[in-house]
Amino acid sequence: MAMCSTFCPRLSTHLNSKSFSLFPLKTRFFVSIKAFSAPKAELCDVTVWNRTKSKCEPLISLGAKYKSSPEEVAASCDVTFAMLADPESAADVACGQNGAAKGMGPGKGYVDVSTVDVETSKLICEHIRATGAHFLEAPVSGSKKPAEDGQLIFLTAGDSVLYEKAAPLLDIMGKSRFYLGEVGNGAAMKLVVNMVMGSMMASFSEGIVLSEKVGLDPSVLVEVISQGAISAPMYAVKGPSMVKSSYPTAFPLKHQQKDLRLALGLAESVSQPIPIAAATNELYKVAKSHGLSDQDFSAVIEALKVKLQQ
Ligand SMILES: NC(=O)C1=CN([C@@H]2O[C@H](COP(=O)(O)OP(=O)(O)OC[C@H]3O[C@@H](n4cnc5c(N)ncnc54)[C@H](OP(=O)(O)O)[C@@H]3O)[C@@H](O)[C@H]2O)C=CC1
Ligand SMILES: O=CCCC(=O)O
Repeated sequence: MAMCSTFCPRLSTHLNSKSFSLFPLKTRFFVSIKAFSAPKAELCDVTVWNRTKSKCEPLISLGAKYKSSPEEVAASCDVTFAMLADPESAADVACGQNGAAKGMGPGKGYVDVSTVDVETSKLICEHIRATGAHFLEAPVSGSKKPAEDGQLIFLTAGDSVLYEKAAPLLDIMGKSRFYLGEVGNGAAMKLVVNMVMGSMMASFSEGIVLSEKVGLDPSVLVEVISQGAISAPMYAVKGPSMVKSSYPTAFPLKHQQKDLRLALGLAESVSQPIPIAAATNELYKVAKSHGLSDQDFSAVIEALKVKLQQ
């Protein structure tokens, strides 16, 4: 989804007091009811667009405006946030026909929070800057719940002017923000983080499956891990449902595999071996081939349960 927002200057104090909240994740933007029911919330001016318009309806019913193309939203907004599935869609929405770049110009800013590779981010940056506008890449760590709670971690890089301008908005959606310098550094940081995350999840999955195979209670394994040095919020949150073979989608498996693929490309670009990530990527590919793309990435455990052909 691409999300575009215009904020009139007098809104800034209300933004700072967090009377406005907006979360661009999971194919929809969550503009909290608190935001629109809060005093002076009418000062907010938010415009949205999504390829599948029906997903904008909840926001439109809360008062957001709708435009029928990325170009139109960018033309009518000061700052445009975009969150798209992958490099192809991020580039298309920014640079394609009726793309956001067509509506950009001096004084405007484009903040892309999609997880993409360095090259794609640089390409989008080039198109946006060519219009005289500013560009910031700002991929996020944190999934559906942190997004809803305004607890995302922004990994930004690009035009510092836009970083400063967007900071009050990032602070509403997130709990922290890093400014990493040149465009590409945010994308690279995000891919490294998600490479580690994907491998951790794969290893955790192996542990659950193996414990069960040798007659242990995997729920006890989850509890043991939660108390030790390798405890992680991700294991504590996902473990209990994984044991029950339930994978409610927060972060789609297809995107985890996409991020591993992009991390492998990043490593290739500097001749860095990442054998664990490479093996992990294969496991996610197997999971995808079993129709698990749209389930949560913790469903990768199912790839370990697949019986080999005799
Ligand atoms: N979910 C998560 O927990 C997190 C996701 N991310 C990253 O954020 C991005 C979005 O993730 P998420 O919301 O989960 O992904 P989804 O797959 O749920 O949503 C993808 C969005 O991209 C749009 N889209 C896909 N292809 C195109 C296209 N060709 N043209 C226009 N729009 C397109 C979809 O539109 P439509 O509705 O029409 O299909 C949808 O709005 C990804 O890069 C992901 O890696 C980062 C951190 C956490
Ligand atoms: O890219 C998705 C990240 C999910 C998370 O950080 O929990």
